[in-house]
Amino acid sequence: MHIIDVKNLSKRFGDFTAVKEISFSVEKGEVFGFLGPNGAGKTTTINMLTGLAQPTSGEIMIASQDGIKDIKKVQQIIGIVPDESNLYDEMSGYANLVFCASLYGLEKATREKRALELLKQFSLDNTGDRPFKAYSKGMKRKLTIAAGIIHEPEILFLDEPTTGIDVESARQIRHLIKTLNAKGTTIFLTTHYIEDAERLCNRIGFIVNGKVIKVSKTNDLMSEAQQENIVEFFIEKSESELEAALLHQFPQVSIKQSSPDSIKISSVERVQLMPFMRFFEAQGVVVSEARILRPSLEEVFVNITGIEINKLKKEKEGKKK
Ligand SMILES: Nc1ncnc2c1ncn2[C@@H]1O[C@H](COP(=O)(O)OP(=O)(O)OP(=O)(O)O)[C@@H](O)[C@H]1O
Repeated sequence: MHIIDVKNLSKRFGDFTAVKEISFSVEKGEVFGFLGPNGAGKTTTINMLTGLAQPTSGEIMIASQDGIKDIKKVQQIIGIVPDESNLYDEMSGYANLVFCASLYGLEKATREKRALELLKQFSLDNTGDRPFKAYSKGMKRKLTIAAGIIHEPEILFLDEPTTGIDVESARQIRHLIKTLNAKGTTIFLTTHYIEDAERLCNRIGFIVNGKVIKVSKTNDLMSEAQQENIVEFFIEKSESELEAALLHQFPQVSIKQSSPDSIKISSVERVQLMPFMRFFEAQGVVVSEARILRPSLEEVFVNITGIEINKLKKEKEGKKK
């Protein structure tokens, strides 16, 4: 069942069209990732879906309600976590949460109970009385997520949830996203970290230059990336005679890469390890490790967008500083 349906959605800023007639849907209960390079239109799309920006044209349906005309009703069932926090610097973590809860009309006792629960869940219970401005980047991001779910939304929108924070906070946030999703919250997140998309998302939409160019299940993308089967054997010493003998015995494989102590082979068919182990044994070569290499979603991303992911990360991290 679709919980979000977007049809021909566009956003123009003056002469510039940031989002161009995009269409996609999000299934109830899934984690949907929106991936794309800088300036692709991810934030603009999230802003339109959450009522922070008015679409120029197109349709949005959220939980069977009109996401443009009835956005106020829709906002009661969605949570928003922007990439730059929208919380108050001078207020404490606890006071920020209680304040957000009041915006959603929660009763005083419920607000206070919920704020304390969330501080505990996000491991911020010892720092709840500190002003927000005294929080580290990771703590700020966690509190911003806590504020986004204070009213237990059906759908949570997260814009770059793990960008620019320390490794441990990013790990905790990924865990929180998984826990929330396991309890039934539909998650829509933007990221430029391919690892996050791979670990968290059931489906991924790719947006480039304001256009959604592909939407696929993460598993299907992974099998697409698996155009070849690669196995790496770590051996005592790789020599050209050994490689020639290997190619002679296994004409279906090619040598992808070799170094003094390893050989990486590639095959379009599935590779069985045992015949190779027997081959090396017969050659008197000890194999210390054999590793089947996983395909990388990064390769798919690069193929689809034509953009090197490392370049993206550098640009993004530079921008955040
Ligand atoms: N208020 C605005 N006025 C004019 N142009 C805008 C405005 N907001 C966004 N844009 C432009 O729209 C395009 C899409 O921006 P958007 O912030 O949605 O991209 P993004 O995919 O979220 O990028 P990033 O990963 O860098 O955050 C960019 O070219 C941006 O400069």
